[in-house]
Amino acid sequence: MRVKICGITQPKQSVAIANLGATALGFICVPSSPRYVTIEQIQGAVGQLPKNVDRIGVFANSSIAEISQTVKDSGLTGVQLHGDESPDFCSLLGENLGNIEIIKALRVRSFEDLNLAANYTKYIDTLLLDAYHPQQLGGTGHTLDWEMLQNFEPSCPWLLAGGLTPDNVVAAVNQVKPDGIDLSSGVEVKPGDKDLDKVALLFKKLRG
Ligand SMILES: O=C(O)c1ccccc1N[C@@H]1O[C@H](COP(=O)(O)O)[C@@H](O)[C@H]1O
Repeated sequence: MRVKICGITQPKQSVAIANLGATALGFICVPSSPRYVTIEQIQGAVGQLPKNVDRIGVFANSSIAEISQTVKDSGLTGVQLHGDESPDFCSLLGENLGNIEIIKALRVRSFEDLNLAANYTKYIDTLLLDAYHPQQLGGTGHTLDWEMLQNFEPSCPWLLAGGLTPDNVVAAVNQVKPDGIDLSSGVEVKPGDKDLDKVALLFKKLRG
C-alpha cells in the first residue's frame, strides 16, 4: 500500500521516514501553513532520498506558473492540489507539467462533495480525500466520515487522509480499503516536526 507522510520540514527526518517505509513524502507549499517550506528547504530534504520515494509538493489555489516553477526548481515528482482547483485547472496543469503526478484533494463533508470526484478523475493521476474544516485547508487532524466511503470506487487510485494516526490506521484501511494513505499531524510532535517513534509504530501496525 502507498503510504505518504506529509508536512516534512527537516532533511534528516525525510531520510529517516523513507527508511522506515514511506513511499511518498509531502512538502507543504502553502504559505499560511505552520508546515510551510521554501524551495531551498525542499531541495535540502529531497537531496538524500532514495529515487523510488515520491516527492509531492502540496499547493492550495496557487497559479500554474507558481506550481510549475516550484516543481522545476525543487525536483518534485508530484503535486497535490488541496484548494478549490477546478477540473479544468487540473487538466491545464497536467498539460504544463507533463510527466508529474497530479493528486487532487477533495475535502469531504457530504455525498455532494464526494460526487465531485467523478469530474476530476480523467484529468488527474490520483485522488485524495481529506476531512473538511471550515477554517483550515489541511493538516487538521480531523477524520472524515468513513461510513460514507463504503462504496467509493473512483476510476483512478485514491488516498485516504484526515486524522489518521498509528491508533486508527488499521481500522481505517480495513473499513475503507483505499489504495493508499496520507498522514501528517497524527505522526507529529508539533507542526512540521515528525515523531519518528510514531512513524515507526505506524509501519509496525500496518505490517502487522
Ligand atoms: O498540513 C498542512 O499544514 C496542510 C496545509 C494546507 C493544505 C494541506 C495540508 N496538509 C494535508 O492535510 C491532509 C491531512 O492532514 P492530517 O493527517 O489530518 O493532519 C494531508 O493530506 C496533508 O497533505
